[in-house]
Amino acid sequence: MIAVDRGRYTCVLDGPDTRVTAMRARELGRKSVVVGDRVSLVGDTSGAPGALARIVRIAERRSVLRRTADDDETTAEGRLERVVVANADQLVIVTALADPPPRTGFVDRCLVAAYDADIEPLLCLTKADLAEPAAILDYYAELDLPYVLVRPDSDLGELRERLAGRVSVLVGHSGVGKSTLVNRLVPEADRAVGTVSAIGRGRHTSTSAVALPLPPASGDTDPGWIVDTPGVRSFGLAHVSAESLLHGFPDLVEGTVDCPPNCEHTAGEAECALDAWVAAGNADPRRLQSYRRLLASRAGETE
Ligand SMILES: Nc1nc2c(ncn2[C@@H]2O[C@H](COP(=O)(O)OP(=O)(O)OP(=O)(O)O)[C@@H](O)[C@H]2O)c(=O)[nH]1
Ligand SMILES: [Zn+2]
Repeated sequence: MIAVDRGRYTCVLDGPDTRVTAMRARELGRKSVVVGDRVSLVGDTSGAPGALARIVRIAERRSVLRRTADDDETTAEGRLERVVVANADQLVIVTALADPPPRTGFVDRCLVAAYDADIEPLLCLTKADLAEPAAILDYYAELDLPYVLVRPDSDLGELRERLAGRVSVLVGHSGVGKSTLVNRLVPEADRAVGTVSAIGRGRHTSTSAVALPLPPASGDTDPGWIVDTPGVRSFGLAHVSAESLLHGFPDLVEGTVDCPPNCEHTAGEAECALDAWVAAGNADPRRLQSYRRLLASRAGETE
């Protein structure tokens, strides 16, 4: 399933590129169908105009990228855990090097979400014509975080290579150049660039994810798919346990071996070993700060 709009699901058949519109069959019960799901269809699967098939089964998911929708923390609804994309292989974190400047807090959140979903992260640094990547690369120096640089005139060969044969989810803040990048990768996608106003956003624009097939590459390598996520402006992590949160910070893991049992690693833990570990120069203090900020935001405190 590659897109959903008001209860109508667009599915692509295996083999020939046929697009079929479908609705949920009653037997699915309350199970939700999300972009990336592999589904079984019955009924009219011809793809002809007006034809409507039914989704009767969702295959077991290989990976599940989740977020807690924390756009409204005051209601139970707002803290609902939602599946963003099923069966993704890679999370492409799109960050501009300038205009707007990189927000490592956002990247750190994305990394936690990626490790939690067990999918690989890729840092995609846009606007490399405006600033150097040294500072942000230094911040992630301890992580084996793959990255690509993108500028308006750069050839996207390296990025396409990293996207080939897999399903990659693109996330990024407004203005980082994600739509520009999607349009360059998939010219026929025609995603709106820099036109969405702050007010119009959310209410009138589609906020659900959509999967786009990358254009055929030379040879018969599978070029892969990208999933654009216009509605994902943050990754609420309330559903991630404190232990899993640490997986987003592999550079800090070793520092916790000397912690007392059940240490929560928060700033309030007098005996947390992370402070000494960082003070001894084993990790970047900003990484510990970021980790603790995420711990605190999970606990419901504001960032
Ligand atoms: N200098 C420079 N500008 C860029 C680059 N990529 C995108 N831009 C500009 O940055 C602005 C924002 O680009 P968008 O593609 O709309 O950014 P977005 O991340 O999709 O943001 P929303 O549309 O708000 O979701 C536009 O004016 C682009 O022309 C780049 O590599 N270098
Ligand atoms: Zn600790």
